[in-house]
Amino acid sequence: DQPAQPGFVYLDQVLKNARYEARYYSGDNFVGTRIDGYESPRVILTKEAATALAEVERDLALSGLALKLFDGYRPQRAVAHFQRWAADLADTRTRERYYPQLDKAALFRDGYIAKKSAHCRGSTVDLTLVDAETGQELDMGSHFDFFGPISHHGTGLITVQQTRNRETLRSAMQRHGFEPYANEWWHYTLKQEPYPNTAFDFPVK
Ligand SMILES: C[C@@H](N)C(=O)N[C@H](C)C(=O)O
Ligand SMILES: [Zn+2]
Repeated sequence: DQPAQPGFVYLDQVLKNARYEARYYSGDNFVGTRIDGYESPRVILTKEAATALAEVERDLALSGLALKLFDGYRPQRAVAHFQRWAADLADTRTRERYYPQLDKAALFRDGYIAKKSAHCRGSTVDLTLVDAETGQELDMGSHFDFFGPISHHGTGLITVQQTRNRETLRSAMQRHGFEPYANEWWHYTLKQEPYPNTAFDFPVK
C-alpha cells in the first residue's frame, strides 16, 4: 500500500499512534470545501520526512504525547485552488474563523499561504500535539490555519502554558531535523528534504 509517486509513503504506515484530521480533504478549512487534489483523508510524505517524524513520535511518547496531522504533501493543484479562492473577494464565508483581522489579499502577501508551497515538495507537515491516551489536543493558543499574529512563534498574545505547549512541539521537531516557520506554529519542513526543487502534483489518494 504505497502512494503512486516513488519515494513517498502513507504516514499511517509509518507512525504508530498518530491522529489524523485531513482538513483539506474534509472541507473543514479556510476555503470551506474539499480542496482539489485531495481524494482521500490519508496523509503522505517523503520517506525521509516520515522517518524523521517517526523519531519525533517516539521521542514525544516518553512524555505521554502523540502527533495529530492536518496536512503533509500537498498537490500543486491544491495551491491553485487556494489562489482561485483568494481571488474571489466576494467569498468571505470563513473569514470570522480563519482570518478575522486580515483581508483575503493579505493571506498570500503576509506569508500565511504560499504560491510556491513547501508542502508540494513532500517534506512539510502541518501538525499539533495530543494526549497519547485520549487524543485531546494541547492548547496552542490559536487553532490550525488561524491566520494572524497570534499564530506566530514568539507571540506575546498567548499564555505561558500555551507557549510551553508550542515549545514542546517545536523542540521535538527541531531535535529530529525539522525547521519551524515563523508565521505558523503548526508548519514544519525537513531541513534535509530530498526534493528541494520539485513541486509535485500527483493527487492524494
Ligand atoms: C495554508 C497553511 N496551512 C500553510 O501551509 N501555509 C504555508 C505558508 C504554505 O502554504 O506553504
Ligand atoms: Zn503548512
